[in-house]
Amino acid sequence: MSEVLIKAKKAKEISYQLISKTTDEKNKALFAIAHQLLEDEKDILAENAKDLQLGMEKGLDSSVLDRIKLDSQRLKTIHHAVLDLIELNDPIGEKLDVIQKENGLEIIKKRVPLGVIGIIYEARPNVTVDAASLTLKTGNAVILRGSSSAKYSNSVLVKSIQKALRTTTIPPEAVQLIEDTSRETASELFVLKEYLDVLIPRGSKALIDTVVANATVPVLETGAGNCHIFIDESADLVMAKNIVKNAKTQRTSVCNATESLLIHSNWYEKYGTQFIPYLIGEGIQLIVDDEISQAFPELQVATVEDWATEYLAMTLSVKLVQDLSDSIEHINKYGTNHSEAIITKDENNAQIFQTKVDAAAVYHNASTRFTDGFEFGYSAEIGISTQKLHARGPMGLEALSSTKYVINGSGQIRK
Ligand SMILES: NC(=O)C1=CN([C@@H]2O[C@H](COP(=O)(O)OP(=O)(O)OC[C@H]3O[C@@H](n4cnc5c(N)ncnc54)[C@H](OP(=O)(O)O)[C@@H]3O)[C@@H](O)[C@H]2O)C=CC1
Ligand SMILES: N[C@@H](CCC(=O)OP(=O)(O)O)C(=O)O
Repeated sequence: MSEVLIKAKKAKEISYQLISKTTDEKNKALFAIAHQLLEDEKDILAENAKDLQLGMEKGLDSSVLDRIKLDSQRLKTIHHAVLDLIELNDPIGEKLDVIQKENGLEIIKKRVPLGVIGIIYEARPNVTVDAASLTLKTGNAVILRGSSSAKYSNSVLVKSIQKALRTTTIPPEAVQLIEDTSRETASELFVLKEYLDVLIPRGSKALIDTVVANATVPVLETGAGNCHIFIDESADLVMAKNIVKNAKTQRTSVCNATESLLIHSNWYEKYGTQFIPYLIGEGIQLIVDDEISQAFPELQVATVEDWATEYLAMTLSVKLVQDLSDSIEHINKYGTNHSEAIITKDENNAQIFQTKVDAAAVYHNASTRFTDGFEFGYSAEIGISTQKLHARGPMGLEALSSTKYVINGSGQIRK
């Protein structure tokens, strides 16, 4: 039997035990995990250094290495994220509806765990702990299949988590890692319908497309982020500078970073000659449309492909649009339904933009970088859903639950 099958079977078995764990038991487990991670800091950082070394040897990009990197401070942030989860309400068992029928039947709609969750995710060790702690708090068992580029970090983190769980009433196999990081193990998860209740692919468009095309397990899609900012005619110059700088440069490798800028042509006429040099001065490589290129011939000219590209780097495509509806049309054509923003003083335009743009998060006068579980108050996220069913946007505790009807009678029969 393969590693994936053995672990998936075990997870299914454990998931039936987790259903009835109390909030107190789950919170004690989270507390134990948070402290064990700090106790194991030396081992964790040593294993993380191996991933970084291998990453450097493989020539991984500096933004990818930065994603993989752990240090004392980052480990403390992870520790605090786990502790924060303790403070959040446990959604499991929550009564969402109570219907009292005339015949005396009481119909209760309750939140329940999903069961076994599989997650295939990028080279980011904090996701290992986020996914483990969110699924644990919601009474789910989890099968983690992280990136080969973070295998040593993920392995030591899961060992630490399981060590902590051994001191609690939660079985350590509630959190299991697939140690074999070959593509075959990911593909094996796609079709384990018998044991997995949900599969969450977290990564590039190529990964999501492969999973959607091949999975028989129900999929909760996350997705790439070709995020836009539209600077409307009435936008404040200082605000536009601050938001675009933050959304593009604060962390370039993340899915909620802005990749494409649309500027109202009237605003550009007024501010273009100072705004474009400002962005260049911030170290951003601009790829611009024909009109901007006439004024700034030193800049690279955009092709249609650029409008659809998620650079994940200090690169930004820039295009002039005639009006609000032009911007909405462009975003709905080239965007990835992740995070989109408008900068405007016109409330009516903001409302039209927020209604018509088809994305998980649509901002007015704020940076796209806020699409994040912690920023939304969920403590962490298991991914950012760009689909519409079950969950959309940063997926926190509620997104990891389903519902069930519990019906109490006293001998009623249907007439
Ligand atoms: N919406 C969201 O919540 C998030 C979206 N993203 C998006 O992810 C992308 C960046 O992450 P990146 O690491 O490049 O993502 P990848 O899709 O390359 O990798 C993600 C994971 O999937 C595995 N994988 C990739 N392709 C396949 C395949 N064909 N079959 C099986 N497994 C596969 C990888 O394994 P291995 O690495 O070992 O090859 C890794 O574990 C960006 O587009 C970003 O926007 C990232 C995080 C969150
Ligand atoms: N939660 C993140 C965004 C999602 C994410 O994990 O993105 P990525 O760095 O592409 O793996 C953040 O803004 O901090």
